[in-house]
Amino acid sequence: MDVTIEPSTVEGSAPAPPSKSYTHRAILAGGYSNSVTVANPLMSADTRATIRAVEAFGGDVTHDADAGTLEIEGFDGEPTVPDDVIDCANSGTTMRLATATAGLVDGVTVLTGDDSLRSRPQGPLLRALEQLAGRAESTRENGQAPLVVGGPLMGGSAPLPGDVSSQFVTALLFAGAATDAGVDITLQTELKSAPYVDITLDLLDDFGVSARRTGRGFSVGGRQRYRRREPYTVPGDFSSTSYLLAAGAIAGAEPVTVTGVYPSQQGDEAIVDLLGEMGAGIEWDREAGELSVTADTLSGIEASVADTPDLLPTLAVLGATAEGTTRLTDCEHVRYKETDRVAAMADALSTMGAAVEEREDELRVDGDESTLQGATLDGRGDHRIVMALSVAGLAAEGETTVTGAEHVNVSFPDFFEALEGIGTELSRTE
Ligand SMILES: O=C(O)C1=C[C@@H](OP(=O)(O)O)[C@@H](O)[C@H](O)C1
Ligand SMILES: C=C(OP(=O)(O)O)C(=O)O
Repeated sequence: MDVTIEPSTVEGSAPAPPSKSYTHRAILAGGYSNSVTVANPLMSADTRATIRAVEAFGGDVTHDADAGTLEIEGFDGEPTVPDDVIDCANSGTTMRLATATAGLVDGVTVLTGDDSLRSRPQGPLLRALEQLAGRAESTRENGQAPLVVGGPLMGGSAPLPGDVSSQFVTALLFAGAATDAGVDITLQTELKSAPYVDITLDLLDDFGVSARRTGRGFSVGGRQRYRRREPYTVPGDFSSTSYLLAAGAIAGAEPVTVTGVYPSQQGDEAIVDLLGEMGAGIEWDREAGELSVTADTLSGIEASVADTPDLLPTLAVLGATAEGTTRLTDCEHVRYKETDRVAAMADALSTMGAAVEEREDELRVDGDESTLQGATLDGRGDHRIVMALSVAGLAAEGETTVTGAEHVNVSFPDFFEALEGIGTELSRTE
């Protein structure tokens, strides 16, 4: 599907979709437990991949659409050999979490994914699993999926680089709790995307599993049981919220309010302060879960995306509409996502007429030299590129068409309905 965005003004309110990161983890923790209810789950292509993985390992997941819940009967810490290959589709989180889970199985699991996922790095996780006495191979011996993983893992100590993906840490903490010996992770390089491990620790705690930071990494004790009696409720998603806030900040005729956004461990809450720093009017009623943004003249900022890689596309678009230069630093790991998002944003914004400079670890956008013109842009099969460029289209002169727009189903299936709901004029072409 292609979506064509007309320059529009926006106003009104939209609910935040549920957090993708919390939903993945809640589904997996439900799988590791005996039985749990997850309320307000995100139902998207990526979280369905995690549901498939939990079912492949012997769990059972029922979606009650009327109640808005998932009823999960788990495999209670003892995953069984899957009947078939696990297809993780486009979801990095699913592949990393399922790979470590496969290490607990007394047998062999094969994992694969789509073209994008089969080009993303898995090598450090494979080496860590081997270190913990599992079998872990890339069929092409290039550190990428398809993967062949065998267990059962004993547990023990695993060195891990911190600058490729925090999901390796998350995966080892989840699985480590179900090993005999537990797992101690020693980080060899500084941890990027660190708040995502905070989300993991938060959720593990809510399922009765204790894991902790250590001086040089993280540690989880073995033989722990995942248990939760009351339903687990997923909070609203701040990465998804960032597109709605950016739309309000650059094209708001009146305030745009996002509802259902409460404080949690999501690092992407940083978008609130960053928008304020750029000069947008921003008010967050944390108790009511309501976050309002009012458009104003924006100024460029310097921001590290070390902790917040998923905000890079949103911030790049904001920078292209701001006065002065926006520097987005520490962004090398943003190149290992569904696509190389640093290059993708540099290319697309340049096509629209923005002055962009791409460096290995930094993206610079000179707003003073940028007048966005509508164009036809490749969404690169990447949900966040599609959503960010759609927001850029609001502020461009003339129409902007984004191709492959259906990929929003990965994290924010109702994105275009939300954008229309706040006043965006758009059309869809199949
Ligand atoms: O654990 C998670 O839920 C995620 C971690 C981050 O990835 P990396 O840790 O690979 O940077 C983030 O980009 C991704 O969207 C979701
Ligand atoms: C990178 C992302 O997710 P994942 O790593 O799970 O594919 C994302 O949602 O931006």
